Amino acid sequence: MTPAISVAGVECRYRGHQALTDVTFEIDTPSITGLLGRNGAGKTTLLRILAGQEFATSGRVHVFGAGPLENDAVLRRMILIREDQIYPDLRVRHAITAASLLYPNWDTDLAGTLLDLYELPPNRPIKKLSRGMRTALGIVIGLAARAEITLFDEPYAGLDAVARMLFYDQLLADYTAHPRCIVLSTHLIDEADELLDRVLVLDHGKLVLDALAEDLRGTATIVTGPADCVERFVAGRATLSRRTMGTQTQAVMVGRLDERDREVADHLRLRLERVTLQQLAVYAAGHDTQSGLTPARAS
Ligand SMILES: Nc1ncnc2c1ncn2[C@@H]1O[C@H](COP(=O)(O)OP(=O)(O)OP(=O)(O)O)[C@@H](O)[C@H]1O
Repeated sequence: MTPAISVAGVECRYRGHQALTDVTFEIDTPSITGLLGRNGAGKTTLLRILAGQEFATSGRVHVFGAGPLENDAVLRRMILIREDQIYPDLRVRHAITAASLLYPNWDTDLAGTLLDLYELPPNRPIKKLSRGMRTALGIVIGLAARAEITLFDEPYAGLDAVARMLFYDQLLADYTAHPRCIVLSTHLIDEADELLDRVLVLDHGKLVLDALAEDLRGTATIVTGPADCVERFVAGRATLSRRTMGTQTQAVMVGRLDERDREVADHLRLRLERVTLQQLAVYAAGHDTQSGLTPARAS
């Protein structure tokens, strides 16, 4: 089957600055993929290239088996919602009508429900919306378009915690009813953790982690306790970091724990805590070569 997104050896250079280097991955529908990475890692650049809004300097980008650049047949099947989305001088309802004409899977009922949920006044000019309301309008359009490939580039600007939770709930509910290929670039990894099937981490333009979220959860553990006991426990295993505070040491250890490990930890009076996806992404960005953390590519 042709993958929804196929990226091979993609590079993007801006006047001497290398924004993406040899990025290769594929995404099959349906899935919710988290695109993670620090500021300037290349997330927006990659999403813009996928959406046909930016040229790759080299490499191959296929969306539904074809190049997205100026390809209407492909572009109608995908939507990119950006944090800094710019709208023409329109009222809310005009933007909704324009989007409904553009996207073949548009769900008018969902758009209406979301407009009510986010309390967006249909007659208000978009330029008079608050920052959070403008963001919410992007979310309404991004979800109601129900595009086969839906790309959200940090769609959170100005959204309060309640509105963000609403977004996660609506995204998951609509995805469950209408599975499709969703890519969500985010810094708020822990908030989105439960949503994600797949994780891509960019660091300085390189893809340093490409894995199924399920495989990552539980693959690293924070071990805390007396320094000598921690050292005994982690001996011979890969560790990502170690910190000592007084008599206590905290080590981040890679690898799954079995029942026997837990008994030993208990015996040594060590505290074991799961490393969150957010922490793993940070470690992956800083330790891509030496940690042994970078798992095989998800397929
Ligand atoms: N049009 C451009 N001209 C020159 N450099 C650019 C351009 N667009 C992006 N860059 C550079 O490419 C790099 C990647 O930028 P990009 O916006 O893709 O990062 P990002 O991961 O989305 O960052 P953030 O999380 O801060 O939004 C940055 O160093 C940025 O300054």
